[in-house]
Parts: sequence; structure tokens; C-alpha cells
Amino acid sequence: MGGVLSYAVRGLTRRHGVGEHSVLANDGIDLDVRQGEVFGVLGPNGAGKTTLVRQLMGLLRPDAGTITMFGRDVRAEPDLPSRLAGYLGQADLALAELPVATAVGTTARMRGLSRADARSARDAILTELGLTEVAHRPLSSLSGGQRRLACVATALVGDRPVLILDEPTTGLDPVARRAVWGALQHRRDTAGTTIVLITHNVLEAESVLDRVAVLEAGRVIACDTPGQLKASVSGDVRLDLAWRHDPPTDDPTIAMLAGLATIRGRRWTVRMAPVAAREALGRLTTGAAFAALDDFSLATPSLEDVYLTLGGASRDLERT
Ligand SMILES: Nc1ncnc2c1ncn2[C@@H]1O[C@H](COP(=O)(O)OP(=O)(O)OP(=O)(O)O)[C@@H](O)[C@H]1O
Repeated sequence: MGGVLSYAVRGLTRRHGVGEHSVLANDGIDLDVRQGEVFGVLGPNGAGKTTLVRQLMGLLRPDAGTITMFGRDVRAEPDLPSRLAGYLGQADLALAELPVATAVGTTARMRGLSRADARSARDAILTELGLTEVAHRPLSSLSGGQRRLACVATALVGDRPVLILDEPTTGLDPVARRAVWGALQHRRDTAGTTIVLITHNVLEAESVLDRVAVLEAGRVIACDTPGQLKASVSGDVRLDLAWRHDPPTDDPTIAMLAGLATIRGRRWTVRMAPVAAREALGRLTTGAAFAALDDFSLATPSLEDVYLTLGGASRDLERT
């Protein structure tokens, strides 16, 4: 990885709209993205993630601040990101009428590959992402997940040194999601590709992210490795309980947990010290309450817990 920075972002500020309804979507963001790392951008809806990555791609001009890419000022060379980075936006309608193979192959040609190289790069990525069977169908005729996967293929083809992906696995089934995470990891490991990733899928992302920036209301409220972030916010563990039917709240352990739990229907989540959690779980699994318990798990802090501890809202963080 060395000290090479794929991106250095300083004081990045961008407001959408004007007047009283305008929104300060990015508010003085400072970030470094190192070459060859998988850099995650995490945060609730409306935190400013898409606004940030669209500026990294040169698709949106900052109001203030600077972005340098491999040491070069993006304002002075606005086409630099589109030459060096593959981008997957939230919606990709431009290629909708093309067959998948044509969309991917044409993109490879546009990225400078010879006809023969474009063909083999196209075939390789279609195989890698499990798209061979739908290769000759127009994107518009595919299911939402297949279409998303085909768009991932167009972002990845041509081996750009940087990939910027806005929620690449949204709508994908588990097999397709695994193929995408595998493809990203493979490029990072073998080609030193820098990957900037917006994701709501916290648990999946944890396994691939080298560092993560947590955005809230346009600001970076934390930026570190998942491990360091987790270590810095809490020594607590998370006890998840799923009840078969109404739990017997006259049981003292259950009454104690009820007072601490975040309750969603029959699912309880309790954050507590490891010793207390183990004791509570011991009492639950040997006592009368066990009959009412459908499932339980004890987990060390996740990125989701980091995010919650930092004050974010949990509503849109997917856990699968
Ligand atoms: N074109 C626009 N005009 C006006 N406001 C906008 C525009 N684009 C984004 N915003 C606002 O800017 C803020 C940041 O939006 P952005 O899309 O960057 O958030 P996000 O973190 O990517 O959200 P999500 O997770 O929902 O995709 C939001 O309040 C949004 O409503």
C-alpha cells in the first residue's frame, strides 16, 4: 500500500439547492484514501455519502475544498476521475437498452482495451459474476438484481486503478453478493485496486473494509479501521434474543434485560458488559425462561454498534 494516496480530500463542502430549503450535504470533509485499500463510507440516509462520491468522480463540483487524485488536482483536470476510476452509481439507466455483453464489452473498449482484450475481459467478468446466462439479454429485460450485477460488471471491466461503488450489493441475492465481494477483494489483492465503497450492509462490509469513514449530517464523525473503531467505542457485547412467545417478565433476569433492551416485536437487543451478558445468558438458558426463547446470540461489537455509539440512527443499517 505504501504512502501513495489515491485521494486526498480537504475541506470538501457542497450545498444542494439555494435559499431556505437548501441542504449542506458535505460540510468540510477531510479524508485520505490510500492506494490499494478498501475504504468504506457508512452513514444514515441523507448523510451525504452519494454527494461525496459523486464529487470524487468529478460528477459534481465542490462549493469549497479540494480533491486530489494521485497527487493531481481534480479541479484542474476534471476528467481525471473518469479516466482513472470505474464508477457504479445508485441508478444506472444509460445502458438499459443494450444487451449485457454489449454493455460490458463496449465499456471495456471505451476504457482503451483492444478489441480482443475487451472481448476476453468481458467474458471473464461475466463468468466471474455469474452473468453468462443473461449475457445476450438487454439490461432492461433483467430482474433488478441481475441488472445491478450487470452494472457492477461494467464498473469493474477494464481494470481501472480505482473503483467507486455506491451500494453495489443492494438487491442482490446471497450468491451474487458473495461474487461481488470476492471480485472486489481479488482486484485489491492482485492489482492493488483502490476501492471506495458506500454500503448499508454493515456486517458484510466489515469483512472487506480496510478503513471506514462514518458520515453524519455531511461531516466525518469517525474514520479508522473497523477494529480500531470497535475498540475505541465500547467493550460491550451485544446479546440478541428472539422469543417464541411473550417472555415471562416475572423472571428477574428477564425483567432486568427488559429494562436494558431495544425491543422490536419479539426481538430484543441488549448491549452490556461481557461478564454480565454471559451471566444473563447462563441464567436464561438453564432457567424456566428457556422454553419461551426461540433463538439467541452473543456477539462482540460490530460496526453497527460503533455507529450507534457514535450517535447515528440505526434505521437503515442492514444486517444480513
Ligand atoms: N440534487 C439535490 N437537490 C437537493 N438536495 C439534494 C440533492 N441531492 C441530495 N440532496 C440532499 O443532500 C443530502 C445528502 O444526500 P446524499 O444523497 O448525498 O445522501 P446519502 O448519504 O447518499 O443518502 P442515502 O443513504 O439515502 O443514499 C440529503 O439531505 C439530500 O436530500
